[in-house]
Parts: sequence; structure tokens; C-alpha cells
Amino acid sequence: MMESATVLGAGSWGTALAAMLAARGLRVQFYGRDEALMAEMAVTRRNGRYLTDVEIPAEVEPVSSLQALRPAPLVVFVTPSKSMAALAAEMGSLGLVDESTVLLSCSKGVELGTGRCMTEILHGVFPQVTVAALSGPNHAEEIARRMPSAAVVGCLDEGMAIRLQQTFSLPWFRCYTSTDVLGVEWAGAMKNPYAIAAGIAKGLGLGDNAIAALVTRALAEMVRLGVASGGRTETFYGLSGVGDLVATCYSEHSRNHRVGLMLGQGRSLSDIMGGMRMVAEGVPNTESLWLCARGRGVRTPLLDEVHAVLYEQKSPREALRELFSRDPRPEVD
Ligand SMILES: NC(=O)C1=CN([C@@H]2O[C@H](COP(=O)(O)OP(=O)(O)OC[C@H]3O[C@@H](n4cnc5c(N)ncnc54)[C@H](O)[C@@H]3O)[C@@H](O)[C@H]2O)C=CC1
Ligand SMILES: O=C(CO)COP(=O)(O)O
Repeated sequence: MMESATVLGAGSWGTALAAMLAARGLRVQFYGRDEALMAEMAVTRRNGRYLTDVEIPAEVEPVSSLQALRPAPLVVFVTPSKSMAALAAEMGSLGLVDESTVLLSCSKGVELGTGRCMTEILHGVFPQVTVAALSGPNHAEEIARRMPSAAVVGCLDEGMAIRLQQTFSLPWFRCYTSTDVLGVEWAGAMKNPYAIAAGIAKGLGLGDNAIAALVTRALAEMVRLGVASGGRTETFYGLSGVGDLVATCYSEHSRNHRVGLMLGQGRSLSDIMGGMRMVAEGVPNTESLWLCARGRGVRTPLLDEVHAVLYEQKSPREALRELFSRDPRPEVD
């Protein structure tokens, strides 16, 4: 068990994770970059912007500058994926990470252009440090309210995966371990575009059959691209894969699902993004994953259509028509 941790990122998931670690008995430094918000949190014990009704336990210390952090044995990264590289470099230049630190990514995404997962980015900055990822069907809104949930911790070092499992296990949070860290991360990143697709399908008024077919074929794409990227097939049938895919494709908590719903109802992406205060990783992830699929020669017809809707001005109806007019194929090939 670890005794203290730093959580970087004071959004919905960071808030839920900080509260979980405190409930497990850890002292938590909770970093958010908004000075006023963090100062207010120290007094009200509430995050005034995300999960506003959740009490922030006394063991959580809100901090609004990286310079004010002290080194901790566990550093949890939970900002949007596009901030990961810069934040890791800053932590390094401040001397807040050494060889005994464990770095855990709870963000879900793949870096644009390089196709690197979050732990690969962390490993690039800190080659001697143990890196891990936690992923699964984990809506912050439910976990913060102590509603039963489960996740998987991926780490190449099985002993460390078990330590992290112990650190996060709570009566309402069941943690599994895996040594397939890349699979866990690819699964967590890939479900995002498909949650947008499921939202689009709902927004278009399609029925349960269509969405079940979409989720099933999405899983096939996740396995193809995830395995080509270093993950193991069985991981995609686990919590970080099918578990998170189902949770986000069917849940109204999902920001990705909501983006898709509004697209399917005819709103433009720029209009939707202009009104969003929270990150929908599927929007940048569609671009980064689509580039990876093209670069690796992996067939991803659903991802291609989400990409066309988001970035090539294709209408959702046209994308649907195209999906159904493709040549017939065997289900498994
Ligand atoms: N919300 C959820 O239920 C879950 C979210 N995730 C993942 O966790 C990550 C974060 O998501 P949320 O907390 O939901 O996002 P959010 O939109 O609720 O909050 C993001 C937070 O990150 C902060 N931030 C952005 N760039 C930053 C930087 N450079 N330095 C410091 N802070 C920065 C923002 O100010 C904001 O407080 C995403 O990758 C998401 O996919 C994973 C599991 C569950
Ligand atoms: O990853 C999540 C739940 O597991 C959160 O999904 P959204 O980012 O779509 O809200």
C-alpha cells in the first residue's frame, strides 16, 4: 500500500480519484491549474466546477501550482491526453519524479502524430520509472457517489500492478490486474470514437438492433487495431475493452456519446464543442487513431466514418448509407 499520492488534473475523474485515494487512507496532493477554484476547494471541500455535490475529504490537499508540490511515491496523471507530454516534462524539470516514483495514467487517449499511448509518453520522459495505466467502465459521476464499479490496472511489472490494485481497491471499487499495459490503454482510447458513433446512431433515431451491431463491429475494429499496436486480444474482451465500450456507448454520462447524439441530431461539431466544458477525448482520438490505422494498414470502416463526420464534413446519414453499401464480408476473417 502507498501512503500518499499526487493527482494531476482537477476535472471530474481527477476529483473522483482523489476522493477514492483519500477513502483508502492516502494523503493526496490534488493539483488543478485554476488558482481560484483550488483555493475555494480548500475552504468549501467541494470542486466548484466538476462533480460539485461530492465532498472532498480532509486528506485531500488542493494545490494550484506544480512548484508547490512535494515528491510523492505515486503520481496519477488525469488531465486530457493532449496535455500529458508537457505535464510530464514539467514534473521532470521540477524534480518531482525519481526512480522510486510510480506513474499511473488514468487518461484515455493516443497522442496525435506519434500514436503513443500515455504510458509510452511517460516512459519517454522517465525511462527508469515504473509506469502503469488504470482503465475500465468508470464514469466519474458514479464512482464519486460510491456506486459499484470495476477497473483494470495494467503494468508490465506484475508486482507493481498488485500494489496499485491494493491501493485503489475499495468496497465499491474492484480492481483487476494485467501485464498488458498497451492493450489496456489502446482499449481505453479506442472506445471513445465508437461512443461518438453510438451517440450519432441514437441521434439519427436508429434502434437497438443497429446500436448492438455497431458495438459488436466496433469491438472487432478495436481488436484489429489494438493487436496491431501491441495489445493482446483477450484484453479487449475485458473491462478496459468491451466493458468500457458498452458503458460509454449506452450511457448518458458519456461526453463522447453526447457529442455523437448532438451530431446525429444535426448540430455542427464546432457548435457542440463551443458549448462543452468537459473533454470529449473521442474528438481528438478519432484523428490520432485514424492516422494510426492508416499507417498500420488496419481496416476500420466505422472509425473511418466517424472521422469523415468529424473532420471531412460528411453528414451522419451519408456515413450510415456508406457503411451499409460496402461489399458483403464474412463476420470473422
Ligand atoms: N470523466 C470520466 O468519467 C472519466 C474520464 N477519463 C479520462 O480522464 C481524462 C480527464 O477526463 P476528465 O477528468 O473527465 O476531464 P474534465 O473535462 O472533467 O477535466 C479536465 C481537467 O483537466 C484540466 N487540464 C487540462 N489541461 C491541463 C494541464 N495542462 N494541466 C493541468 N490541468 C489541465 C482542466 O482544467 C480540467 O480541470 C480524460 O482522458 C478522460 O478520457 C477516464 C475515465 C473516466
Ligand atoms: O471513460 C469514461 C468512462 O469509462 C468516460 O467517458 P466519456 O469521456 O465519454 O465521458
